[in-house]
Amino acid sequence: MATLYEHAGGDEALHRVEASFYDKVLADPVLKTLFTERRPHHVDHLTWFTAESFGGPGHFTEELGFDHIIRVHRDLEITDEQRERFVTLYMEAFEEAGLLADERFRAAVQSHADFGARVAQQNSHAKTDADLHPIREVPLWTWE
Ligand code: HEM
Repeated sequence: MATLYEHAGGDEALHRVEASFYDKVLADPVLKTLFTERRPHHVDHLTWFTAESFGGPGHFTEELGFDHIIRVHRDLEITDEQRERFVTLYMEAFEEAGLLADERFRAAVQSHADFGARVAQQNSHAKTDADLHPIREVPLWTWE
């Protein structure tokens, strides 16, 4: 069976989805206090993360290391409303790219985003390292 990465259409398709997702995030009133400016590497790094988690190449771990994703979310103090909006926009971007027709793929993307957003939220409130979510490597996601 194809990996989620292959099913999505590889780097090119994921990069397109993440670029449209980031446009939505930057324009969103609930998220604008967190995403205050367009960061040049956001889309590439988010694409690397998603590709790796979906069974594609390991660029995120190789080039940045998992600590990067912990660091970028620390102290953001993400609210439930912001976490939920992030997931809604993430699903919208995949939907608009025509990638959610397959129910099992939809379920996998949804659980990937729900899980990742909860980890980011927990880490965003961590006062000490002991408060961080215990995950320390890019999780390999697969078909539900
Ligand atoms: C599946 C869940 C998530 C993933 C995979 C993810 C991934 C990333 C990555 C890779 C970066 C760094 C980009 C860079 O190096 O330039 C980043 C930054 C950031 N993330 Fe997340 N994130 C997730 C969830 C969230 C959530 C739920 C929020 C808030 C609602 C959030 C807010 C931010 C902010 C504010 C930044 C820094 C600003 C920016 O790069 O534009 N993230 N995230």
